[in-house]
Amino acid sequence: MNLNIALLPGDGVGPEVLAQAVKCLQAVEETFNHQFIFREALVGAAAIDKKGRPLPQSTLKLCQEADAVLFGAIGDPKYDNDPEAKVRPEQGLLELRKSLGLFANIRPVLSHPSLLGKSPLKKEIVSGTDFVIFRELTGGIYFGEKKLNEEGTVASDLCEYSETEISRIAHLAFKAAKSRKKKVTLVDKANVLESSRLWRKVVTRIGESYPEVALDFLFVDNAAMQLVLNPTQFDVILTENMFGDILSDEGSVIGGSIGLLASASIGDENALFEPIHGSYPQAKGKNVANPIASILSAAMLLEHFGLMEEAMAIKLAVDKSLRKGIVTPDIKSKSQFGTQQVGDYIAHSIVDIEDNFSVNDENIDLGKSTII
Ligand SMILES: NC(=O)c1ccc[n+]([C@@H]2O[C@H](COP(=O)([O-])OP(=O)(O)OC[C@H]3O[C@@H](n4cnc5c(N)ncnc54)[C@H](O)[C@@H]3O)[C@@H](O)[C@H]2O)c1
Ligand SMILES: CC(C)[C@H](C(=O)O)[C@@H](O)C(=O)O
Ligand SMILES: [Mg+2]
Repeated sequence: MNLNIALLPGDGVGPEVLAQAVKCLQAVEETFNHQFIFREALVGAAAIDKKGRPLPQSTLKLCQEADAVLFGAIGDPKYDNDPEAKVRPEQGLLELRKSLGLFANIRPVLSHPSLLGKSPLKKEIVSGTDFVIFRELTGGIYFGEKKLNEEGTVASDLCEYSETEISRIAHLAFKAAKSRKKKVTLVDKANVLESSRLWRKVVTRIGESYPEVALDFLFVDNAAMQLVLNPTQFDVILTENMFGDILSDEGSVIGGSIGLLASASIGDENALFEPIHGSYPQAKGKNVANPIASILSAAMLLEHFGLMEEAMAIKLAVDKSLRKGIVTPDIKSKSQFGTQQVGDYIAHSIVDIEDNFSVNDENIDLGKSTII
């Protein structure tokens, strides 16, 4: 298959982790005889520094013309620590999501068998966790009207949702549940928020056309607790933009590190793949950031194009690195392996495909499908 992939390394550890994902895609290209063309562009603080804007027009154009986008991370402390900043790296990512129509952000959460002891949660609690968060990505409080009065003393952000915005992601969530454990949990705050009551109404109605899928509801405060008390109860969590952002970082604790969690952002015409973590500025240039979230995002990219065997080769190679302890310090504190060494090991394991498939003979659970 020929694929044009736009690469947006961004800031902090973004370029380092993205480089490992590219290595893995190149290993897939070589092993399975595909042709991937990579083109790179600026985004975030790096783009503000060079072009004065977090999403230059040339970057957006490259993404619109590509088959898919692979995103690193954005964000820089110089903006985080300046509430008066007129322009912010994060605007680049938000504008990109909106412009590409990426309304569904799919974030799988898995407790890997060889990492059970890594979570601060008890093994008995996290063992067998395999759920996926369907986070609405282009609506809600992130995109509602923002106001600050002239004195700078009162501010507001509007949380607005339309039926259309809710129903298009709800359909994706129900379809995913059909090929998984057949359960959708809508997380909202319908006891307080009008927008959440609309979510409940629309999702309940849509649920009726998926009779094989059970639908239940949780208030977000309770969901935050249930996630760490009893994560195996979940299959597909469907939720709005901000709740999904918060719950997915919380969910990463189950797996052992946020450096493991990948995501796919899907729209009707475009798709972008990115780790859920940020630019982790403290680690920039230190070769310590975990590249696995970025590498697994590349696997999700391949799945998106139906390259299931290729995606499986990446997942098996990741699995092998975890089992053999070829991991970054977030997984094993005294590890002598860095971002690049882990990336090299995984990429080499992909090429060494026979070896990978023998690992699979041991019946490792690599998670249920997130493909819709
Ligand atoms: N999608 C994105 O690009 C994205 C996501 C979240 C935050 N951000 C931005 O990133 C900057 C830093 O934000 P933050 O510190 O709140 O979140 P962060 O995700 O960058 O880091 C939080 C903590 O998670 C851990 N971590 C993150 N990535 C890791 C990795 N690859 N390997 C190992 N450990 C990792 C580290 O302990 C780190 O201190 C901010 O500017 C923020 O706006 C961007
Ligand atoms: C950087 C920020 C805009 C972004 C979000 O809140 O969506 C990030 O936290 C994420 O999870 O992708
Ligand atoms: Mg986030």
